[in-house]
Amino acid sequence: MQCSDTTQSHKYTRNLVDEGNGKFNLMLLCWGPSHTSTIHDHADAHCFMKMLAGSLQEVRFEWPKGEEAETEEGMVEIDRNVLKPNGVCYINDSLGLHRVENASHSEGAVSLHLYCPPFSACQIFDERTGKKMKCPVTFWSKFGKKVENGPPKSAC
Ligand SMILES: N[C@@H](CS(=O)O)C(=O)O
Ligand SMILES: [Fe+2]
Repeated sequence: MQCSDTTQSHKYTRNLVDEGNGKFNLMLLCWGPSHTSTIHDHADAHCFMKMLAGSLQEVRFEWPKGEEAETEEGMVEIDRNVLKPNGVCYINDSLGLHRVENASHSEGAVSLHLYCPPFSACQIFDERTGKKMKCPVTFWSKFGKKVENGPPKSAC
């Protein structure tokens, strides 16, 4: 498992819209067909999400048990929700972990995310083993301008 790969063609983009004077991050996530996030936490932040276009599936998981947290059984799924346009969703670390998927092979999707407080790294988890890794989260664009020279897309 690694934070990012070199092509990242399977990854959604994170586009920062507002920094809320340092109190929150508001961003648009753009998902291509079949794009999916890796199972991740939300760095002790509140995460509010609203679908603006297309449809996404959210799959929730329990935190892996124990300090080492490597299991032979793999991570335990606890819930599954389909988000349609205007649908909303909330998660924080006490509610578990999640992965978000664009199940469509032909349609893109756009979701609006509010994170409070803002965070610049989160943990990602291997579904088979529960092994976790801290990864930076990055932006494809900020305030309508593409971020140059940075990693092209997010890790999570
Ligand atoms: N929390 C993820 C998006 S999602 O899959 O919920 C992120 O900020 O990149
Ligand atoms: Fe998330």
